[in-house]
This record gives sequence, C-alpha cells and structure tokens, in this order.
Amino acid sequence: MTDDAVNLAAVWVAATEELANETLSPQQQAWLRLTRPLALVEDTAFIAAPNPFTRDAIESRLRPAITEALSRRLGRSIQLAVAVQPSDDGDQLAGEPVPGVPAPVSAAPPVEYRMGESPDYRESVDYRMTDPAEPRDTAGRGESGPRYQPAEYPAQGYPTFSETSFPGTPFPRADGAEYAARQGTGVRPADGQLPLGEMPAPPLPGLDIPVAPQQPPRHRGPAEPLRRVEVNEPAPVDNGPSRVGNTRGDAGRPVSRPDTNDRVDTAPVRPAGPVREFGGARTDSRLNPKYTFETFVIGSSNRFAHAAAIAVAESPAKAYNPLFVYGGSGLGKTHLLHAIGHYAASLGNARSVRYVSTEEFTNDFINSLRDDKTQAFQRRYRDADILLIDDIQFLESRERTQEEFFHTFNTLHNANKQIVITSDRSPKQLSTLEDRLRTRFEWGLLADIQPPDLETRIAILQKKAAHERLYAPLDVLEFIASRIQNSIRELEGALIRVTAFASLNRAAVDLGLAEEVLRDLIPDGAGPEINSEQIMTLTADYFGVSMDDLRGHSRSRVLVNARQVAMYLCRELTDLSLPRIGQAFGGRDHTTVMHADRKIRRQMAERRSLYNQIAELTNRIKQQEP
Ligand SMILES: Nc1ncnc2c1ncn2[C@@H]1O[C@H](COP(=O)(O)OP(=O)(O)OP(=O)(O)O)[C@@H](O)[C@H]1O
Repeated sequence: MTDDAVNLAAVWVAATEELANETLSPQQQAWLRLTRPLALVEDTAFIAAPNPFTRDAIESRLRPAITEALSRRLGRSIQLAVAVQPSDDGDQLAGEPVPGVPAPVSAAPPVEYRMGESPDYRESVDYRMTDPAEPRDTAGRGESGPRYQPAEYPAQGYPTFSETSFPGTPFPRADGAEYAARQGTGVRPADGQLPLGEMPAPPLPGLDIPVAPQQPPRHRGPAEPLRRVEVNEPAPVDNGPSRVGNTRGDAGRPVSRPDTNDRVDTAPVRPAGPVREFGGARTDSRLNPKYTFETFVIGSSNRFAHAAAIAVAESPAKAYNPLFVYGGSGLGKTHLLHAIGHYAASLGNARSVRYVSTEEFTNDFINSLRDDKTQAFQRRYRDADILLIDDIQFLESRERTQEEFFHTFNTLHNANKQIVITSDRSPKQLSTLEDRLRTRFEWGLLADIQPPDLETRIAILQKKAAHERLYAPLDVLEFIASRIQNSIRELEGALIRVTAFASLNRAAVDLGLAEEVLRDLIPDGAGPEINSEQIMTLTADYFGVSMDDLRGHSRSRVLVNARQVAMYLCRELTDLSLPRIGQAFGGRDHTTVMHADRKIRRQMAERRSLYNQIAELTNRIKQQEP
C-alpha cells in the first residue's frame, strides 16, 4: 500500500464516521458504507462502489459532503472519483452493510483505472467503460437478461462519464466507435444498428470551443441580411403527450388549480387509448414513442432519477416501490415515466403498463361515478402491472379522488405491482395532500431532477437536432443553451423556433438569426452597458494587479493571465472591435487580443478553476453599479 493509500484509509475512516454522525440520512449512510477507499493520487481520492447504482447515488448525492470532509481533513481541496469495483465477494456488500463500520480498505491497486503512460494520469482515466466485465445490473441484484446501456453524450465528441465526474480535468473524448467498442457487456447492437442508447452522429461538430459561463454572448450588432440557402424543413413541433386541462402559468410552471372541488371537467376525457402488444406486454398506446431512455440525455442533474428509472423498469416492484420522481416543470419527469413504460414492456417485465396523468385519472374517476361504472374504472387501474402516474400535485385538494387513488395505490402495492409517480414537488411539500398518501409516497425511493447544467443543455439540443433532423451549427446551440436554463421544454421550443424561422425565410441558421429570433423571448442587454474600463478595473482587482500592469508589458505569468482574461471578457461582454480592445490595453495589436481570446476559451475547457474564475468575474462585472 502506498503512503497515499494509507493516508486515505485513515482519513476515510475518520471522514465517513464524521459524516455518518453529523449529516447523513440512514439511506445515505448505507451508500457510504458500501464504498471503500482505493487511493489518493495528488488531489483526487479514488473510491470504489460495488455497482453502478451505488456509484450514481454517491455521485449525485454525497459527492459534496465527501469532498468537503476529505478536504477538511487533508487540508487541501480534494476531488472525488468513484469507480465501480465489485467487492471480492461479488456484490454482496449491497445487501448487508454493517452499521457504523466503514468497509475495510483494500490494498489492491485500483485495477479498473486505466492509468495510461501519460504523465498526467487524469488524461487516461475512464470509469464507466473501462472494464468489460463490469456488471451492468443497475440495481445490483444480478438478474439475467439484457441491461440498459446509458449513452452519455454519445457519438458527438461530447464529454464521457469521466468528464462529467471530474469537471474541469482534461479527458480525451470518445468518438462514437470507441464508445460503442467500450460498451462491453449488455445489450449488443443488431447488425447495422447502433447500440441501445446510441444516436447516429448528427452533422454537427463536437464541442471544441467552450462558451462563456452562463452569460449571454457578446452582442454582435444587427443580424446580417438573410441569405438564400436551402435548409432542412423543421420537423413538426412535438408537444409531448397530451394532457387534459393542464393549467400552467406563463413561465410554463404548473400552477395550482383554482377549483377545489371534484367536478366533471369540461374538457373531454381522453378515452383510454387502445392497448398494443409490445414485447409480449400490453402497453398503453398513450406512451409517447419519442420518450425513451435512448433519447434521454443524462447529466449530473438527472443521473440519479435516470438510474432509479432504469432499476424499476428492469425489476418492477422489486427495486423501489413506489418510485417518486420530482422536479421543476419541463425537466424530463414525463419523459422518464414513458421511458420506464417502454423499457419494461420491451423486456417483457410487465404484462400491462398504464400511463395516466393525474388529471386524466381524476376525470376518468368522476366520469365513472357519473356513469355508474366505477368497477370498470377500478379494473382499468388496478389490473396494471406498472402504473405510471404523472403530475400527482394535481391531486391536492381533490378529496374524493385522493381517496380513490389511495385505494388504487394500496391494491397495486399489496399485489406487488410497480407504481411510479411524478410531481413538481417532493411529497413533504405537497402540503394539502392527505398524510396517509404522502407517507406512502415516501415508502420507496424519492428521486429529484434539477435543472441541467450548460453541457447537458447543449447535449440535449444536439440530440434533439439530430433526432428531428434540424440543422443548427454548434455556436447557435451554445447560444440557445446559454440563454435558457430552467426548462428543457423551453430549450427545445427555442431550437424549433430558430430553425423554423430560418426555414420559412429560406435563411441559414446562424448566430445573428438566433439572436434576432429569440430576442423577445430572452431579452438581451437588460443590464447596463459594460465598458472595457470596468472590466479591466474589476479584473485587475480580482487578480491583485494594477491597471498599469494590465496595460504594461510585463511577461510575468500572473500578469499575462490577468491581461488575457480581461481581453477575453472585453470580447465577451462588450461590442468593442479587436483593435479597440487592443487600444484599451496600452495600444496592442488586434492579433494579440485575438490570441488572448482564443487561448482563454481553450483553457476554460480544460481548467475548471479558470472557468470558475471567469464565471465569478463575469457575475461581478454584471452586478456592479453603472
Ligand atoms: N434529459 C433529457 N434528455 C432529452 N430530452 C429531455 C430531457 N429532459 C427533458 N427532455 C425533453 O424536454 C421536454 C419536457 O420534458 P417533460 O415533459 O418530461 O418534462 P416534465 O418534467 O414532465 O414537465 P412538467 O412537470 O411540466 O410536466 C420533452 O420534450 C422531453 O423529451
């Protein structure tokens, strides 16, 4: 064992004990007990999880707490890398954690890491796809049968899992072929087909140039006159699965319904759709064929919910029952619900799958009362092997329907049938829901979905564009993704709007056009105008140098970096031309500014710390008084 490994082992025991005593829920403690430390390499602690599910839980839930505890004990900032490494006794750890006792430290080297010959070990580390023998059983239960292979940013030169696990460290990007080859076990593609989860590579370049962190791109003046070029016709807008009487606010968020009593909605109840056979299962034809796991992009914001969804589709009523997925509007809850239905049906894991929105359920129930057909109603829902119920928040204040749903829930649960529920809030926050329902919702697993980060938003747009055969260059996708942060529905809407506008005007999809089309949707330049003087003052202050230093000719590393960052920010946040910026920096040539701009963009993709510095500086600059 190396010194670092010994060191990590001791620190790990202390840190996990401290966490267990202080902050963690029993479930989180159990996850922690399933992991074991492997090695400390420079500032990265490598730990092992026994299966992908535990790894995802650690990644999405415990990473900040663990890194903070380790950093505190080691006196420096520590990153965490989680590898899947089944324990010596297979995956047995998963079932029998020993309360309060961290698993023993393994002296074995971390065999799953490919420490390449590169002196920078991080360049060749890959976790998800390294070991073809890695079990693909998401829930770690070891059943046979095909297993879903999630595709993270596939085939587009997009970050692989390693990158999303290790923000800011330079990783090589897997191209599509390499990715497919690394898939290892699990579902194999049929001849000529891509693996499950793999998209055909779209006609888009990979992300080579990073975008400024969460900021509107520099205003580029009036859009160029529209050129006449042929572009693809946009695909028809997908409005998603239809909803009956879904009331939403302007911002697209669901709002609580004004009516508090059960009543027959004037909107016609959608007749229970025809049932179709799918992989031996009877599925509700209302499952949207576009909402599958293959079309779902995974990022840190939804990884946990995605993993849980896979687990219940693969083992209905065995993994987590109910599964309760919650999060803001337009973040993919309905998508996941449908994906569970498709996947479970395709595996033959459910005889019948029924998807219903809460409003349909309510209206269906009311109509059954009116028509004296409650038995037929009950059969419809209580005979399902998997009941997928969307937007349960609409059950609030509907007492009779709550009562009926309570019995539906109990019947299904007692019969070992899977229930998956979505909501815009956690059960605890559904304050006007009966306690007995709220507590039942917490019986199984709660999984939240957060707004996606910039990279995930870009990846979603790329996937959407490829899928719908919409052509938009990368800078346009980056622009849209940087401007719309909180709803994937709005994100997709913006893409469709831009491409449709271009098509109707027979114009090329470019940045100028995108800015023009989305201007009223996302107002630009809302804040006061920013000038180079302000940027230079704040940048100098941030790096602890003077304005004269920025204008001067010293080549010290600190000064060169500060100067180049300031030049980059002038490019990003002002309308100034390259020569004008050069002038502001002591009469420099425009090529110097261009070089600085390119260099900082490139480095931001590689160095998380620089990315963060620039994000912080951008905020400071935008927030200052004019
Ligand atoms: N991770 C993702 N990858 C790809 N597409 C996504 C993802 N998340 C959401 N989408 C897309 O965004 C749109 C909105 O998603 P969805 O309807 O599932 O949101 P929701 O959370 O159910 O919203 P609401 O609460 O308003 O019903 C859909 O077109 C869906 O396909």
